Amino acid sequence: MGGDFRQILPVIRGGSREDIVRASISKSYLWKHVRLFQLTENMRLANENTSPAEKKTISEFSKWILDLGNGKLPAKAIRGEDDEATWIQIPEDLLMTCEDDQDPIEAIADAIYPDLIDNYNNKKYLRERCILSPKNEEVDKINDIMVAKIPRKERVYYSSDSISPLSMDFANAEMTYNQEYLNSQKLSGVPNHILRLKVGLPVMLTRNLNPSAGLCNGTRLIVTLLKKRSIQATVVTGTGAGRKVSIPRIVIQPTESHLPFILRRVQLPIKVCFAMTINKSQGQSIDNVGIYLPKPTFTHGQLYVAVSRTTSRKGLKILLEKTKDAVPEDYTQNIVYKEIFSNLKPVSAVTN
Ligand SMILES: Nc1ncnc2c1ncn2[C@@H]1O[C@H](COP(=O)(O)OP(=O)(O)OP(=O)(O)O)[C@@H](O)[C@H]1O
Repeated sequence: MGGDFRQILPVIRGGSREDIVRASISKSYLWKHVRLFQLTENMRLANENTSPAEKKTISEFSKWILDLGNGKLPAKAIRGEDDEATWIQIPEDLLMTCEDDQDPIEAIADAIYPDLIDNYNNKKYLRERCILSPKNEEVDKINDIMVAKIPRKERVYYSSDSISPLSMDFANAEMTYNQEYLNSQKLSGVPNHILRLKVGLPVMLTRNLNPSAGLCNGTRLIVTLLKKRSIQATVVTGTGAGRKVSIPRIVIQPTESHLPFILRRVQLPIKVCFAMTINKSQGQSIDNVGIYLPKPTFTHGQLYVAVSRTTSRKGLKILLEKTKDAVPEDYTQNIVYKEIFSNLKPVSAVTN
């Protein structure tokens, strides 16, 4: 097993801090049988051809990221929040500013995707950058704005939605919920009813389609051809990088939802990924990361996951929006459930 308890813990719908911590593997009765080894070097930031000055910058940045993840950076408690001190100051060079008359989304889009019109055909350019934000709502907004900037013909893919016959009280549910209601559902892990695509867009798979061919949940691709019921794309991350693949529409059912029936959606298992949620970015390495925080992150490890996606300090830009008057402009919340670290004693240190 490999893992990092500074990262986002299991997601428990409506769960409290205790529920989330209790659901973690280190709280299992099996944990006492696990021998823990620790990796000591941040390989994502490592670079062979570095000068001593650059090495120093890397090691300081690496320490800042670890201290942030461990909840060890100096933090302030802000009145009105809980007793814990969770607000931290973001170093000036990592902060992005936005003029009063500028739309913050446009500002971060321009900073992370400079000269988009000259570069949207360039796979390397697209692979190397991404905007991260805590919630799907902002992520969808950013992606819509970015897609609109690409001067290519759009093709719209509508999902075909129905109620699974395996639903409890199926007959009743079929009578109660109409097609429009089914189409309007936005569920975690399920693509939306309407998917607007263009050739050249960066997209991410949201399902494990064929892991041995490198087509996993989270794999990023560039769309190369839009067919009536499927698309063709080139893989740009992971073990399948460079491959040309065909992505069909598949049946997707949410593993968990608030609905009183099981939704059955037939749609392409992809999402446009100029921007993605911080949770979805867990596991990705990205050279130019823009973190858009219209509100602070809200759960353990979210800020750490976001800042640790980057491969260099200069590739990280954070845009904060002022949420409360009591909060200085360069502060944001870093939530760390420190109790998660309580039983993590390594047997020895090894290098990666
Ligand atoms: N032994 C190694 N030598 C050199 N580079 C490595 C080594 N291991 C990993 N890397 C590089 O470090 C980066 C991060 O690796 P990887 O994604 O496997 O780490 P991870 O622990 O899964 O990260 P995270 O959990 O934070 O997403 C990648 O760019 C990878 O190529």
